[in-house]
Amino acid sequence: MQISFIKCHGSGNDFPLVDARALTLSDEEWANVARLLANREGPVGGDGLLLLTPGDAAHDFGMRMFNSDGSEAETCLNGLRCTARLGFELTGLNEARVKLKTSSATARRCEAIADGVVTIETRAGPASTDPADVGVKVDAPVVDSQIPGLPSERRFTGVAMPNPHLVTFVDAVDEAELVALGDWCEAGPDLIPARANVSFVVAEPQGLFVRTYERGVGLTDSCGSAMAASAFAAGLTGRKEFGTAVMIRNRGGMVVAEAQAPESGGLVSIRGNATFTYDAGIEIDPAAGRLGELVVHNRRFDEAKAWGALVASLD
Ligand SMILES: N[C@@H](CCC[C@H](N)C(=O)O)C(=O)O
Repeated sequence: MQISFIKCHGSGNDFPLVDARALTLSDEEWANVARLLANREGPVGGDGLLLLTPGDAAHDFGMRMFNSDGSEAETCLNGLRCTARLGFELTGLNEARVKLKTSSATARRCEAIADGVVTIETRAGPASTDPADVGVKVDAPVVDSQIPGLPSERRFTGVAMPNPHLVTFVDAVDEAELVALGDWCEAGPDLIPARANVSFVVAEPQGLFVRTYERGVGLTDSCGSAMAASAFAAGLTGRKEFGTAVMIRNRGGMVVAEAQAPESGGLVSIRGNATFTYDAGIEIDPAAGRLGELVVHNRRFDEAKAWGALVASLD
């Protein structure tokens, strides 16, 4: 079959994005499409696959997200900005209620974070520390505490956005340590059978720096739900104030996040880019695991340039 897609990124977290509202592939076929298109050795590459899906009585449209290993995630907040942008362009809406795998979120167009950078604000949650939601086999919420059985002596906060996150605050990010712990979680140990996204976070005077090992992906330049979970964890542990905008930097760029306290609803909003880099088509045989030649119809140089200027200004 021929698949048309937009290559996009939210804060450097990159994906092929498909308007799947009229496509009827099985879950297994979509998982194969994700593995093929997101393969970094292939012609497209990405951290996963995003699908714009139909809405229902309560939602304007929906989003599904498959990691590059083919597993489907509950949400993807960098991806949500890109998917919402496509939804807005195709429906004429400027704000929407979006159906996710197990929850809902809202999205709206908003003022640009920098010249020429298409910017979307999403609001998701409520963030939860309930171990049953986070998927960690412990008796009580993990908030700034060690997790018995985890091969790390660091203090973690477990947050579901609703996808599972383990967040720890560090003085400096040790990538080798992050990867070793992320790999351990990827094995689906008894402690965390559904695995987890793991983030090492540096609290800086002007905001947070977040480095994430994503479930189903590995080390990524940026993870939106990890930034949301980190903003929430920073509020819970008194490192940042709830209800205040916090700039979050990552390897791919930045977003602005604002987390509500649990007693105020526990929602987390993120304002950031939804950048489209090119529009393309490719012949794909999901069952045979075969990709044809990539045909790029349109490169969005202006958007790439605007984003590049923002990233350069962060140095
Ligand atoms: N990059 C995403 C999160 C993608 C899903 C995650 N790897 C999971 O399996 O939970 C984001 O921006 O939130």
